[in-house]
Amino acid sequence: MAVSSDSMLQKVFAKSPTFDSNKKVLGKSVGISGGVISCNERKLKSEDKIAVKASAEAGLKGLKSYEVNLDLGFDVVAERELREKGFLGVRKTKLVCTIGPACCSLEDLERLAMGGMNVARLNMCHNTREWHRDVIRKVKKLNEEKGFFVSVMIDTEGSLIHVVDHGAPSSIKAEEGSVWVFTATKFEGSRPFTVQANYEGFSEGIMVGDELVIDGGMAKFEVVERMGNDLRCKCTDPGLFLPRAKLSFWRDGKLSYHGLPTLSIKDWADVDFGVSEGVDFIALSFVNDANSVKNLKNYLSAKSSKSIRVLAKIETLESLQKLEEIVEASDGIMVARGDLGVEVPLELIPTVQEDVTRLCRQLNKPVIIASQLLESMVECPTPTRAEVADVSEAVRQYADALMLSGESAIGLHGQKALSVLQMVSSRMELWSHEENRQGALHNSQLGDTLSDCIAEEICNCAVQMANNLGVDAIFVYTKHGEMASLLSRNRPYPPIFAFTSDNNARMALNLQWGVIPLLVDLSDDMEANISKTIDLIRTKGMIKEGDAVLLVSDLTPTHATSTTFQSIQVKTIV
Ligand SMILES: Nc1ncnc2c1ncn2[C@@H]1O[C@H](COP(=O)(O)OP(=O)(O)OP(=O)(O)O)[C@@H](O)[C@H]1O
Ligand SMILES: CC(=O)C(=O)O
Repeated sequence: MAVSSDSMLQKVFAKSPTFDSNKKVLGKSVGISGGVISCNERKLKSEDKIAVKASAEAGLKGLKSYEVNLDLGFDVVAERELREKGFLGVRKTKLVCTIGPACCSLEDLERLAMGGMNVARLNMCHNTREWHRDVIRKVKKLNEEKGFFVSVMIDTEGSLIHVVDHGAPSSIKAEEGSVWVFTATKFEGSRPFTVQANYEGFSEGIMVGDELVIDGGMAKFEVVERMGNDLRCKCTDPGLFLPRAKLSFWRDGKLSYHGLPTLSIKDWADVDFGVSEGVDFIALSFVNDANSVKNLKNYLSAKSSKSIRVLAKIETLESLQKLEEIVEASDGIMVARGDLGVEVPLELIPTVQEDVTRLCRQLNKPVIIASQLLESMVECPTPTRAEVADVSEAVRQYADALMLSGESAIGLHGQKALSVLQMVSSRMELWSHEENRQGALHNSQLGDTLSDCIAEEICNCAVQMANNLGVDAIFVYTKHGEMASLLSRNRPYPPIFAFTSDNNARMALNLQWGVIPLLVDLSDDMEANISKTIDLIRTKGMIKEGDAVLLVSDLTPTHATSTTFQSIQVKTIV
């Protein structure tokens, strides 16, 4: 498959069969023109009102005009995409890039931002805090000076047993039958057939006959002798030792646990570093229960005035056993397929991914699918067909975000890999729309209180209404992002413009499917908010006469009761 530009993408779209006449919007067929999905007729009539308070107003004529600051938090990339592809063609799936030596210059980061990177991920396993600080500051500089809107995530190293030295500067082959010593004793330089592990207690409880697995199966050894805390092991399945390869021990088909804490002393120091640098997300590695997530969240709320979102990484068997409580406690989830594959048989990974993704949508938490999406592109300029199928599957499952790892961090073709993710996700989203798959999504009731349930039902109805009416966009006015998130949970056809005065909410919404977050100074006066934001979008040339917009809000004016503004409105622009 060739990696193609946006214009190529348009050609691919243009070749797509137009929608069949079963797919109607307001009784009119929907078609594709020039890569953009469009409605043949979009005038809403007052009789199209739906049960909830819906007002298909004559337009915005007569409303006061407000001074609009055009620089108010409109991401230049979302803006460009909207102009090129129109409302319904805009990509909904968010993209995360791991930043490493191959893409850490200001120019590289700018190219990734231009290419659609929504979140920059920094893996604290690698490199120094100074290096990470420099990258974070460059991302923020680009946001401020060039109008990008890229959130920053740090990913903790987590407590795990890994190789510190294996006798070679890079990878080394373990031959069948070769005997190696595994030790935690620190020594200078390298010793042949000796592997130095990072954790002193790595051999605790390990017995002769146990199996030692490298990186989830890259190579396997049998423990043949204990020598104090060191282990002598014979290679039973030859393979490669990569730098920092992970070690796991198995007995009778079960993994041996070492009871390591989720956050090590170094991780806590990295968390403090993240707080001081004002990161938006912390991805927590090797989460095994909800308590580790809650502890970190409590720590962050005491330590930081900014609300930093905690994403739990699902990468252990234990985390799968306690999945629901972990998802509930977290602000989002990463399906870390790399390490998950160390503990879970590989053939289970696809179904585990789908289950986790579905549960996250049910519980209204964003989910990132990570690792090896386009692994071959670390070296090759084009992906394999299987990789494209894997990416498509994650988009078909409605994951909120896709993540590049080595492809961007150390790969030769990071930007091309990002454009493949862009292209494949846009194509798959279009297919889902053509197949009318959103209609098949069912969400269970989430809210505990009546007011939560009302907000949820309003969002469910609003999305159904937006899809049925074929409106061009959904506008949501939101304090902390909750209502935007509830709308996103329903995976609507039109994009969700989420207007908020809270910059933290805006940065967090960057990870949510289909949401274009915007920072706007909102007031108590809803009509003023509506007028101001429509003016903003119209001045940017993104909305025009005849376009229809559906509006919902979770803002509560001080003089109103909490339900006063729980309504759905539809406006046509005149
Ligand atoms: N900041 C960095 N500095 C140097 N190399 C990096 C950096 N970040 C990533 N890399 C390289 O890119 C590769 C992929 O990175 P990534 O963090 O996605 O995977 P990983 O090291 O396997 O860890 P994890 O399992 O937490 O994802 C790493 O193996 C490492 O070689
Ligand atoms: C991303 C990550 O940590 C993993 O896949 O293991």
